[in-house]
Amino acid sequence: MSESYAKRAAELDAADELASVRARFVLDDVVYLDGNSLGALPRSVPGRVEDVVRRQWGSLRIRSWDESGWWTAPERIGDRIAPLVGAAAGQTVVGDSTSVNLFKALVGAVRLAGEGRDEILVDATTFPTDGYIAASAARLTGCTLRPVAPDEVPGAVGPRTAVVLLNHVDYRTGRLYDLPSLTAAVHAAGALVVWDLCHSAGALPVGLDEHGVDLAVGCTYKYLNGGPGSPAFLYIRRDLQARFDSPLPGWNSHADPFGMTPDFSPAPGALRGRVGTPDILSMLALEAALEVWDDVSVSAVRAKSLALTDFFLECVAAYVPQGAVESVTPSAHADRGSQVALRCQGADAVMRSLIERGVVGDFRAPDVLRFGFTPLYVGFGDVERAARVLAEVLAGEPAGAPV
Ligand SMILES: Cc1ncc(COP(=O)(O)O)c(C=O)c1O
Ligand SMILES: Nc1c(O)cccc1C(=O)C[C@H](N)C(=O)O
Repeated sequence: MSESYAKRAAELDAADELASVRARFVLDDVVYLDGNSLGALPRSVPGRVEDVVRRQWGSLRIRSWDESGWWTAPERIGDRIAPLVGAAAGQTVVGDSTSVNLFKALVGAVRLAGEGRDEILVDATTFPTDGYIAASAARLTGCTLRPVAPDEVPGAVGPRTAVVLLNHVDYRTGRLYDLPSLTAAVHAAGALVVWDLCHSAGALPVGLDEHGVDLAVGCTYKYLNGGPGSPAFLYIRRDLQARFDSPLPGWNSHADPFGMTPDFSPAPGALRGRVGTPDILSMLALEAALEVWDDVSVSAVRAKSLALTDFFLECVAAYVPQGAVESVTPSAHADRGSQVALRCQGADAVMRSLIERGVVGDFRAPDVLRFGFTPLYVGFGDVERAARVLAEVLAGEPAGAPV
């Protein structure tokens, strides 16, 4: 049976228009299905980091703030990410962690919402950091915090709601939420929406401008392959920028940073989303990593992502005995991100065995095996092998035995 799926995989790989992009990454024989946690290393990064450290820092030193474009890196790299999330230039800045940007966006949104709106709605199934930050933002702004399942947001959002914080793709199940309709529902109630794009940026079309999203944040170390701890991005819709009042106004958010004045006067545009000195080494590693996208469209990535996850589900259904795993990822394309999450007994130990056999996904408590598919470097042969090794592990077969 596995021969026919292996043959299909080879045909799909041969027809894959993104197949050559894999060579832009440093990879080995491992099937790497954890790019939804930490993207693989693009080949363009080590040489760039070497240049930034040795020449820009080592030789040019302080001159690099101007001559090497260090000072303007947050907005320049923000503009490089912007088209990947459907944003025109001038609305995205890079810097700080996702958590810090969530704080800026949420408190900024409450301030934008104004008088009489004293409630924050937060995705009840959210990635934990979003929930913690939302709770703190609520305490600081005197708002009440109400956790709501994303599907229930249209019925829950009301005249007191200031802002709704939603995850575009659920980190555990891989469920994709309908950003256009949820954004419209929040706007119909006169509230603002903040989207967390950690699991969608670089994996699927987002359409921030098209759908009138107010604010968005996302990390760059997953599908954007920026490296461990690479800085996050913050999107502030153009027409909100003049009124965006950051809760973290640092000297880098100031209209005249080198004026060194005691009074704060915010920089124009999205620049006011900056805070302090940018983390240049990480930021310029990210800039090099983004070169991978120079001739790659997000729509091609999305088409391949759906084909990969479809094929994985098909191979799992064929190889794994019925009932041994249960997919918690929606089967409808419209509801699926770029990962497949399978529930199974002893998932933690199963994942450890998979990793020992060269198939790297991750485990999320209490019982989920997570497999992330990064179309830039994952192929259909990888998918078939991952499903075959999963079946071996679940059958308790020794490593290397045929299915
Ligand atoms: C949805 C989501 N939000 C936020 C984060 C993390 O935020 P930070 O970059 O601050 O660690 C993650 C992953 O770590 C995530 O999956
Ligand atoms: N950011 C991470 C880290 O610093 C260490 C380990 C994992 C991560 C992650 O990104 C986890 C990830 N957001 C998740 O979806 O579970």
